[in-house]
Amino acid sequence: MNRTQTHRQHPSNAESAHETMVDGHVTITELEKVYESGDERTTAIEDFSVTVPSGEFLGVVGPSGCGKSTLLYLVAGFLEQTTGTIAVDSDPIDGPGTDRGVVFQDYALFPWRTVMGNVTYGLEEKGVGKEKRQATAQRFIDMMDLDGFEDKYPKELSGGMKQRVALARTLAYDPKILLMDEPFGALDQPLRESLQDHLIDIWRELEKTVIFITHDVEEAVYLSERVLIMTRHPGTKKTTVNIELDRTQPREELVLSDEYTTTKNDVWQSLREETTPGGEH
Ligand SMILES: Nc1ncnc2c1ncn2[C@@H]1O[C@H](COP(=O)(O)OP(=O)(O)OP(=O)(O)O)[C@@H](O)[C@H]1O
Repeated sequence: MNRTQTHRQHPSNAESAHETMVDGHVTITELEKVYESGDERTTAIEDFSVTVPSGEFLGVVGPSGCGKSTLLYLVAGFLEQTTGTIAVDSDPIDGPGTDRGVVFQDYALFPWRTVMGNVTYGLEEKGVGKEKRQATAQRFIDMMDLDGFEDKYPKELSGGMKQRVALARTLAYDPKILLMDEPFGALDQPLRESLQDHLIDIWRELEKTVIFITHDVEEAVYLSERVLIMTRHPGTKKTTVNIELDRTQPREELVLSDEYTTTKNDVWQSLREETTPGGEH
């Protein structure tokens, strides 16, 4: 990994780049999800619409229980919506697919498989031959600084390493869209920052569309080109904030810049209105 490449082009350039890309465009229209169990009905998401252009890094924040994970699982195809549509490149989704890759907070690795075995898993499912599988997996193992650990089992790895294996496993089968549910939530701050920078490098290099759920406003502002703020339960889109930071600066300078502080405060303020009793809704 080249730590000097952790800063992206300016968002205005990035946006025009998105317009020229075709793959990985997500359109969510009037989405509603009602959980039903016996006589109980819980509306988790209502009247939710957003378009995520190809290659965009969209952060999603919202109060606890507002439906962030539900939203991600709907886009992943793990859950079925009650009404509304979710389309990838204009095709409505119909269950999970290899065009979308999900990374969870708890890694979700197969404990009985080695690092190599975990990373080749999706390629096996796709029917890729052994030689190609190994070569592709090795590329992502190297990209994640995991070379030398190919034969280790998950229980032999640290939390940060497990999360890097999970990312390598997802990237190896080349989804257009990365769906990330608090992927760094269980890690300590230095590791979290290191993986954030790593993720930015990968996003730049592989040009994926990313939908990244987090509780952490600073993480959302640091990583994203745009942050979507959800209302309190039942969740809908409250607003989106474009993040326009000078990404050529190193992290230490960027996080002290006026633009970063102001943007972070704007997102905080909007979120606080959703978490404060009697706040605007
Ligand atoms: N399987 C389920 N059955 C019934 N209700 C559910 C189910 N899963 C989630 N909910 C409800 O849907 C709402 C949204 O939950 P969800 O987990 O998506 O929120 P979240 O924003 O991800 O929460 P958190 O930030 O605390 O993780 C909550 O009211 C929750 O209780």
